[in-house]
Amino acid sequence: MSSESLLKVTDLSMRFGGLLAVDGVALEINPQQVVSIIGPNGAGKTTVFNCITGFYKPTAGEILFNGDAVQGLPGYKIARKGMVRTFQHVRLFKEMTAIENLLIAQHHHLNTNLLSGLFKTPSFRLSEKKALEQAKYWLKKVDLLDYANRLAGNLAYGQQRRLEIARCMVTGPQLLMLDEPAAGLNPRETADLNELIVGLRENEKISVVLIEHDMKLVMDISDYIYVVNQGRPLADGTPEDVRAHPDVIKAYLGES
Ligand SMILES: Nc1ncnc2c1ncn2[C@@H]1O[C@H](COP(=O)(O)OP(=O)(O)OP(=O)(O)O)[C@@H](O)[C@H]1O
Repeated sequence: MSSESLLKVTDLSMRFGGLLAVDGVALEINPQQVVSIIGPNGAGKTTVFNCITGFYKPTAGEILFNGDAVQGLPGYKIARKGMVRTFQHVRLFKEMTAIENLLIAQHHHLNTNLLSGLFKTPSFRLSEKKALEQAKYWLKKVDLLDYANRLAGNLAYGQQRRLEIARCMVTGPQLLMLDEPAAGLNPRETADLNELIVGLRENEKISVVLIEHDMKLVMDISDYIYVVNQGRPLADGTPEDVRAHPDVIKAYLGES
């Protein structure tokens, strides 16, 4: 086993009653890599995400994050270890402002001590100040600084999606997992997303795993791609390898 991998998933399976939704999936993500998981609708991609990020307890398999086994741990514990995610559907606090969403994410993540908050100790004030700086930094990165005080629910859809990424990033993750980040975005917004993800790898030096149906985006930004079909691994490789793989072409053209 490579000791350098950030995330290593082996023989992952997830059964729902009689349905084996994920069957023997393996993934390896290295530091500072953008990796995509692709496959037809219902292939099991989101289920793989849910297992890795602690939303489902996998039926079988090993998930090592920085060498620690995390399979079966609850999501909040996995998030505190530095693996955070977005969902297919926007999940923001819509009645809170953009900046409040980013501040509360840091409180949840740091599990700020209630007493130090009540007494506003110097260390509490310092962490509040840092949280605010961090929130502003990420609002700027996702081009939402001018919307800091706008209710999240009143932002345009593309802005809400960017705010979700910022909400993940304020917690300082090593691995960001994005479930269909380009869904519903227009071409301009998708181009911005492309730039944002590449910037996360180059400037923040984190790894990003995405489930995505937009093949142009996938082929543009991925260092490596895993293809799943009917819950099983179908192929993996560089964008060039995957694009030319006969089984991938078959699966996407719907041939049996
Ligand atoms: N909680 C659940 N209970 C029962 N079956 C489920 C559950 N979640 C997913 N499934 C089933 O598992 C299979 C894989 O679904 P999943 O959502 O992981 O696929 P996907 O590749 O993410 O699809 P899409 O690209 O359409 O989002 C599907 O047949 C789905 O109906």
